[in-house]
Amino acid sequence: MLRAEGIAAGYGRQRVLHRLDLAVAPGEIVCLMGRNGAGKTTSLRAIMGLLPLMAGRVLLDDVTLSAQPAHQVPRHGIGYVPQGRRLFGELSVAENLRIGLMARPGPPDALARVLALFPRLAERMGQRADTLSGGEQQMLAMGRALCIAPRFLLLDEPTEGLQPSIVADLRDVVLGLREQGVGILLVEQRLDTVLALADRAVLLENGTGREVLDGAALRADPALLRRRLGV
Ligand SMILES: Nc1ncnc2c1ncn2[C@@H]1O[C@H](COP(=O)(O)OP(=O)(O)OP(=O)(O)O)[C@@H](O)[C@H]1O
Repeated sequence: MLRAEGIAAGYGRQRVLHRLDLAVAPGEIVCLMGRNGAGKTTSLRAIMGLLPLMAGRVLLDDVTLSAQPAHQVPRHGIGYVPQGRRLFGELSVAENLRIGLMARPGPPDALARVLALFPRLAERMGQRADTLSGGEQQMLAMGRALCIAPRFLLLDEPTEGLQPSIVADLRDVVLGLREQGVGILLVEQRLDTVLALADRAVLLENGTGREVLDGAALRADPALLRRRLGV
C-alpha cells in the first residue's frame, strides 16, 4: 500500500496542501481530481519527495519514503510520469529509456516488456525524442517510468492534449498495469477517463481530500461526478 498521511506541502511560505490523506492499494486505480491549481501536481511531487513535506509522511507498506532522499523513491518501485513529460528532447528514444533503466536495478527483461507494451517506441529507438508526436512522447514518458518495473505508478494528466485513439491506447495500458497488480495514482481532468478507469476518485479541494468517491458508484450515476465537481 502506498499512503500519504496528513501531508502538507507548498512553495516558500505558501501552503498548497493541508493534511492530505491518500492511499493506493496494489492493483487499484485512484484518480486525483480537482480544479486548476487545486494542488494535484503538488501532491504527486510531494509523494515523490521532490517537494519537502511541511507535515505528515509518505509510506510504502511500513517503509517511510518521506524520510529518504528523493532519488531513493524510484528504487522502492515508485514510478512517476510528470505533467508535460519532461523528456530529454535532444536524446534518442533509446537513450531516454536507458535513463529510466538507471533509476533502479530492475528485472533483466524490463526494457523488452516496455517495448512490447509500446511497439511504436521499438520502431523509433534511434529517433530524437523531440521529433516524436505528442502521443509517442507520452508513450516514451510512460515507458521510461515503467523501466523500473514499478509497483506503483503516479501519472500526471497523461492524456492531456492527445487525440482520442491515443487516449484509448493509453487507457488500455493503464488497465493492463492494474491487471498486473500495479497501483496507479492518476491525475486526470477528463471525466470519461475517470469513469472508465477509477476504482476510487479523490476530490482535492482547499489542499485536502474533500471526498472519496467509489468508482462503481460513479459508473452507476455518471452525473454524480459532475455534481460533485460543480461542472
Ligand atoms: N514552482 C512553484 N512555485 C510557486 N507556486 C507554485 C509552483 N508550482 C505550483 N504552484 C502553485 O501551487 C498551486 C497548486 O499548483 P498545482 O500545479 O499543484 O495544481 P494542479 O491542481 O496540478 O493544477 P493544474 O490542473 O492546473 O495542473 C497553484 O496555486 C500554483 O500556482
